[in-house]
Amino acid sequence: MQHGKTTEKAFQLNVSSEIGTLRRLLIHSPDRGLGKVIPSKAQDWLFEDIVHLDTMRRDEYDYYVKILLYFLDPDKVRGRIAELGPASDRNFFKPDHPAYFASDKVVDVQCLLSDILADEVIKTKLVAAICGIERTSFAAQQRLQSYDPVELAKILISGTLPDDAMTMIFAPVPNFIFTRDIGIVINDHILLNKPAKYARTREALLTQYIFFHHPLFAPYRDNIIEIPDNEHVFLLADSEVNKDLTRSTLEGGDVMMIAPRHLLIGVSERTTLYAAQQVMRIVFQKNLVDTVTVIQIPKKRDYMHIDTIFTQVKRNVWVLLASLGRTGDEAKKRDVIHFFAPKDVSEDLKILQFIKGLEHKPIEIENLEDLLADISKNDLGSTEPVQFIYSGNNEFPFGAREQWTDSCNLLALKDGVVIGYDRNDKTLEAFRTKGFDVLKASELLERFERGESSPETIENTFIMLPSAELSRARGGSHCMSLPLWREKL
Ligand SMILES: NC(=O)NCCC[C@H](N)C(=O)O
Repeated sequence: MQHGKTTEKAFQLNVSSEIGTLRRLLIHSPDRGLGKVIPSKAQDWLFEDIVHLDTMRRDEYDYYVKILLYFLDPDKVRGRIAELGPASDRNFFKPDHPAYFASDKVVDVQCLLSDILADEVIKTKLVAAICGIERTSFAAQQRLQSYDPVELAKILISGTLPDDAMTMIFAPVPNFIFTRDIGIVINDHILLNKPAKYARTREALLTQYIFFHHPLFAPYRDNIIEIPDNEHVFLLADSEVNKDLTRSTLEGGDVMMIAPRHLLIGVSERTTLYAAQQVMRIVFQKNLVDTVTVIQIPKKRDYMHIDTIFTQVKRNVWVLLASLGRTGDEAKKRDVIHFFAPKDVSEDLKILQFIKGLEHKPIEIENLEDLLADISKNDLGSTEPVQFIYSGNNEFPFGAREQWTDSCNLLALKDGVVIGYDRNDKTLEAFRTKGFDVLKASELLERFERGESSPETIENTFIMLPSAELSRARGGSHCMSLPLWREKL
């Protein structure tokens, strides 16, 4: 029997901002594959360290799930918070357990995967495709075919068999917890990812199968956007390939549906200029937006995607890394060495805005703050002054330190209510200074339980998620979410 089988009824798919009240999203709870990351492979697998899986789950990610459920599907958790604490058996949080919360608002990709694997044809095709990219033996492929859909979903994600030896049949995909990067909803369309890094290839394949085969997405099958590679590149020697201009790689952290008719695309370590151009062509052709703004950021591990350097908090409030903005790092500017040292041009951020029909006349925008202020005022109709909160309160060296641990990577649950990591003290201080309540996730859940606050009434709040283990994986709460439906602003 399948547990946590997601309802077969098709559901609404629509995202037209980063801050409209969140109604449905895709997540993936840390699976057993994360516990298999070893020091020598951590960097290849895009982790910064090995993680302690049980702590990551009980003390950190489970709080993320409880907060999401309280906001999106409260009947699942209201009145049960005390029994769902870190000391519980965690069955409520295990997608393959009969006691799983099985929400159709907070949806784990693992459940969707096990649903589609119940179809023998899909199962055979997907197992063969994965065994192809993972170069497994024919015998291993046959063996995989024999597992039931729920177990097979776990194996395909974690790479580990459920035998006594917990045999690894192929590498894990530990970054699958960062569902943001597998796809992005653009109004009622979904743009699929083309990962830049080999470690994330299997995620893209699993996602492709889920979106094309799961009945929930059946009404949107014609709305799935995939971007092709440039065919000429197949004929060029590697030495002749300028990857940025010819290769299509794109990860969801670089795409933000920032306003109903405005899409932001980052060009970064992970997303190429060529991919950005392809997406722009397609979204204009399909009339999904009127404006595409391309933001080129330094190709650096620290920044990875644009959502690691800024996210939106409220219609008129943004959090960002000052060293890539107009304000710059004040402390650094006062330092005499930095003042006279040659400028590092790679640190430059470039912004070009394209308007549908006038693509040949892009507008250059000088800095990030100008772009974000323009979005607040002109796209989102904010009448309040636009405010910027800087990583590390823009104090040297905390801006860079806290950006590294995702101070700028926040998920808005509604306009002005965000969830992010608890470890970025200076950034949190800056939030307090701007008038935000800064609360631990556990404390907020207790307040909800006591009826002192509610997801409907709460305003201007930063919800702190414990993050000692999660931050070693180098992604924050924005990365750990793929919004499928947000209310229109
Ligand atoms: N949108 C994001 O910035 N996602 C974070 C991805 C972290 C993951 N370890 C990676 O390097 O791909």
